[in-house]
Amino acid sequence: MATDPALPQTDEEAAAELARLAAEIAHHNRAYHTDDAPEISDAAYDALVRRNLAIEAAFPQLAHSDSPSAQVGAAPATHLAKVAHARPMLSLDNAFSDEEVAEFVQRIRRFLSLAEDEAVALTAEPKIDGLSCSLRYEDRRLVRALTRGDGTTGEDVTANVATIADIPQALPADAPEIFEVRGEVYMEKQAFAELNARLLAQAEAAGDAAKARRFANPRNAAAGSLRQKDAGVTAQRPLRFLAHGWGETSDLPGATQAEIVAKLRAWGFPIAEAFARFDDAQAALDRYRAIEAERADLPFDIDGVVYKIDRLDWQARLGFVGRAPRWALAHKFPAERAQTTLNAIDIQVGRTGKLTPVARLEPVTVGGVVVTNATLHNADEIARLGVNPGDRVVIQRAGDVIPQIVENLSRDDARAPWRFPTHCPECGSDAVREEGEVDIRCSGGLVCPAQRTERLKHFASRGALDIEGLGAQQIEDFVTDGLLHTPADIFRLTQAQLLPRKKDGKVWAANLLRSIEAKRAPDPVRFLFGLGIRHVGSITARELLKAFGTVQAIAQVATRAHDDEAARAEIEAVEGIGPIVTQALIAFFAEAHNREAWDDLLSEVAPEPFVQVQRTSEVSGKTVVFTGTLETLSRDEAKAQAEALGARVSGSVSAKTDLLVAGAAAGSKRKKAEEAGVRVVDEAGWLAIVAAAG
Ligand SMILES: NC(=O)c1ccc[n+]([C@@H]2O[C@H](COP(=O)([O-])OP(=O)(O)OC[C@H]3O[C@@H](n4cnc5c(N)ncnc54)[C@H](O)[C@@H]3O)[C@@H](O)[C@H]2O)c1
Ligand SMILES: [Zn+2]
Repeated sequence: MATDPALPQTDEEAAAELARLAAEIAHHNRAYHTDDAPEISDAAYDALVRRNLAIEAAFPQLAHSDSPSAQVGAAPATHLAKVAHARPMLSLDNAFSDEEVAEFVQRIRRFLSLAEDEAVALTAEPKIDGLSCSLRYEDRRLVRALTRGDGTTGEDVTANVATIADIPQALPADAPEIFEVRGEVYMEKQAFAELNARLLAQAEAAGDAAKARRFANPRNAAAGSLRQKDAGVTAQRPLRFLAHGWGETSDLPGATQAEIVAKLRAWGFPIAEAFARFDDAQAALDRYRAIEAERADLPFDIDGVVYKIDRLDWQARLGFVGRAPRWALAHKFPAERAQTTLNAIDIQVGRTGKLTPVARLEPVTVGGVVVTNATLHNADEIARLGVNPGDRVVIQRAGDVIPQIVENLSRDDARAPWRFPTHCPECGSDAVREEGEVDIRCSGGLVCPAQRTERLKHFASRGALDIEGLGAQQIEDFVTDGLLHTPADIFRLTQAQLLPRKKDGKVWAANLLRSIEAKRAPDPVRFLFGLGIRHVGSITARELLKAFGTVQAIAQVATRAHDDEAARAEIEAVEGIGPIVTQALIAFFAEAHNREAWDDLLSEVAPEPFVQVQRTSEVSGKTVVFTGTLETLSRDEAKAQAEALGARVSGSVSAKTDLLVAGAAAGSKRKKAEEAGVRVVDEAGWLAIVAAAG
């Protein structure tokens, strides 16, 4: 955990921060309690509250009576009737460690001046993540149900509560005349997931999926469902109830917490199964660990364990301080960690072919958010944790980071380790791990659906085939609509496929097909680079072509190199190429899926043989202009010759022109060149320059 920032130094600083915190906490209280729509995680909220407490402890003179640390919940919502509580409904003090629990018991011992050998019995039970509700029975009939509200005034939810089957409408004859039962209204995790799915489906049916109201977690779903103006809506929400206490009573049918809870159970109220009474704090802490371990498997969310002093006469003497009773304590689970079951390990294939293992978890709420997946990063991480599906794991969620597995509680090194798949789950190609790398990658670059879009974009891009009009968005659309799977498909696009895609798309389709046709005999360097073979950039592609001449020759030698040391050595001998590039080439051509796509592609296109451009000539690096009619050369051929000699070819004469090649009937350009003092040669002169090049 990050260490807290330093406390303010001066009264002014402290007062300013307290004011800021009060406003911020009030805002989040409203969002959470009144609107059932929290904007930050519980952990982030709790951090604000703790910061407020720490500053108040350091500057006690600044603590106001209306400080957030003295308040419960938030003001009741306006759409429900407000009713005062007969007894205030309070919150609970929190503990986050065993030491804090021990301090709690010590404080009680001191307060009650207990002898050292006097035992302090405690009850322990899960702290259900719902909303508290007070049920008032008069003459053993349910007459009113109130939410906690701000602790003093609650919201009347009597009609809503009548729809909850867990809540008895009447008490048996042995119940006192007046009795307020207090407990949590909650929603089970499964029901919460179904409710959210239903709300989304309804919004979709109404054509407004974007505005679908969905709840952040089961607690908010329960609160939002109970606090409905129309109880008919509440009736459709599967709410449950667990009793854990009481408010005003005309009589108390027992002398301990455990006795009254037993009565509540006998009267028909659901009580948490894990509820129990313990003779000392150590035994209660053991129960805390047991409850924590089964947390993810409970049908409902809990965020801690509540301890209460069992003896009611002691509870009465201890009373209340601030917003919470002195005789009870909420021992919270670490806010950002939880235990759950690893159901499966799935492999996701990234857009560049990286295989990432993802942990599928039994859903568990951590810091107010339901977590169902965690990242496992890579094969090393799986080995480090020694995880297998079925294991109990501890997950951690910090801020907006993807949840992680931090510990494997079922670790057993005698077991066979989980085996990373040897093939890509998307396309079945070999999954390979390069030497010295942690990542495992799909080698089916040309065929893998996960990589398809990126590969095709790369193939058509500026630095590769440079197909005009076939941009990133175009490719995305074509892939989505199933027109493109592999690069060869680009050359099979038809007018019939393209025309319906655009209104008045005739010109567009014709232009696109023309620019595709223009690349049927691509430059071999661009072509090889465009295949997206790992580690084969355009410089490497050029070196390979310089050495082997054609892309077909490269494919042949790489294929042979799979089990021929001599062929491997031949590749490694190429300038600038080491074992990593060699291995990548071999893996690419060894993958049968790629071979198929390669053969298919070469049935559509015929890359040119490599032409060595770096011959030295007197025109290398110079700018050449051709004009007039050449007798023995086409203009294109002359241009290619110049480029092969490393010259730039320009269309017009300027101060930068070094040489003008003037054919028959040369006109104004020749004149201009002569005036500018540019060297001028005729066709024969040009051929002599070409012949002289080394
Ligand atoms: N994310 C946000 O913006 C935001 C804002 C406000 C509050 N919160 C969250 O709400 C909680 C604070 O609210 P709070 O003041 O109600 O405190 P609390 O919910 O932590 O504890 C008090 C409540 O626990 C309930 N409870 C559950 N099981 C119980 C049991 N077995 N025995 C007794 N009581 C039991 C009672 O209803 C009681 O009122 C924190 O978890 C906080 O993170 C979050
Ligand atoms: Zn794949």
